[in-house]
Amino acid sequence: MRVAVTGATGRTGGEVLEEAVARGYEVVFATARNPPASPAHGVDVDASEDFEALVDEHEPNVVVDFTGPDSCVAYAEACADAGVAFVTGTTGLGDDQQAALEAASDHIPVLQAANFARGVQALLALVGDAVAALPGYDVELVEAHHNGKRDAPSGTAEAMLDAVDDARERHDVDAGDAAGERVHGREGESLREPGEVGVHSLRAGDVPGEHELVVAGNHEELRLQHRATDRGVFAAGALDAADWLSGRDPGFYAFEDVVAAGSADMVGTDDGQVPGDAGGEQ
Ligand SMILES: NC(=O)C1=CN([C@@H]2O[C@H](COP(=O)(O)OP(=O)(O)OC[C@H]3O[C@@H](n4cnc5c(N)ncnc54)[C@H](OP(=O)(O)O)[C@@H]3O)[C@@H](O)[C@H]2O)C=CC1
Ligand SMILES: O=C(O)C1=N[C@H](C(=O)O)C[C@H](O)C1
Repeated sequence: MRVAVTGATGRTGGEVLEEAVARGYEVVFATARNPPASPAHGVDVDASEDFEALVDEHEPNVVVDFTGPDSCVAYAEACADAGVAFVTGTTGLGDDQQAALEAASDHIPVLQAANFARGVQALLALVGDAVAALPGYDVELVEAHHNGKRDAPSGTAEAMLDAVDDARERHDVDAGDAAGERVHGREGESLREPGEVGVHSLRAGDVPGEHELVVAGNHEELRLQHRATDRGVFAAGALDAADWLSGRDPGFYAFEDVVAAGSADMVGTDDGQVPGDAGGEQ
C-alpha cells in the first residue's frame, strides 16, 4: 500500500508514521506544518503547504490524517480532486467542516473515526445497551486527555453522547424533561435535571485517552470505561482502516465497518500474540 501521512510530527501522526514503516508499507510522503530538518522514522517530512503537489507527484493510494479541522478538510478536498482515498481521525470539526468532509466522499472513499481503538467500538454498543436497559437512571460522562488536546469534549465523548440519545430514541426511553440536554461541568447552584447528561473533560499530563460513562440510580451504579494505554492503538486502527479503504468505491465509511470485517493483529507484542497468551506455537 502506498500511504501518505499528514501531521507526521504530531503525537498521533508520529505513531502512524512509525507503525506504517514497521508494517512495511510504502510511505510515499509525510507532512507537517513545521517540518523537522532530519527524517522521522527514516522518512523525510515535507511542508504541509505543498500537500497538493506532493499528492500529484507521489500518487498515494491513501492519505492518513491526524491534524486539525481546517487542514483535514483541505486535504480531503485535495484528495477528492486527485482521486486518492482519505482516512481521518481528526476531531473537533464544525458542522460546515463536517459537511465538506462528507461532500468529498461523493468522489473518493473517506473514512472518519473519532477513535480508532477497537475497544471503543465495543464501548459504543455497550453504552446504548446500558441506557436502554436502565430507564430513569442518571447518565454522566467523564473523559480525560493530555494537556495538549484542543477540543472538548473529545470526539469520542461526542460519539458516546450520540449513542445515549440514539438508544433513548430507539427504545422509547422516557428519560425525563431534560433528555437530550448536555451539561458541561457544573458550578454554583445547579441541581441536576432528570434526563440531562453531565459531561466532564479533564486535561492533564500525557493521558492518551480515557472515557467513562456512569449510569446510576436505584441504589446502584454501572460504569463503562475505556482507557487507551498507548497511542499505538490509534495508529494501528487507522492503518487497518487505510488498508481496508484503499481501492473501495467512493462513499463515507466508519471504523465500525473495518472492525466488522475482521480481527486485528495485536499490537504491543513482537509475534502478534495477545499479551499474556502463552498458548499456540511460538
Ligand atoms: N480518531 C482517533 O483515534 C484519534 C484522534 N486524534 C485527533 O487527531 C488530531 C491530532 O491530535 P494530536 O496528534 O494529539 O495533535 P498534535 O498537536 O500532537 O499534532 C498535530 C500534527 O498536525 C500538524 N498540524 C496541526 N495543525 C495543522 C494545520 N493547520 N495544517 C497542517 N498541519 C497541521 C502538526 O504540525 P506542526 O506541529 O508542525 O504544527 C502536527 O504534526 C486531533 O484532532 C485529535 O483529537 C488523536 C488521537 C486519536
Ligand atoms: O486528542 C487525542 O489525544 C484523542 N482524541 C480523540 C478524541 O477526541 O476522542 C481520540 C482519543 O481519545 C485521543
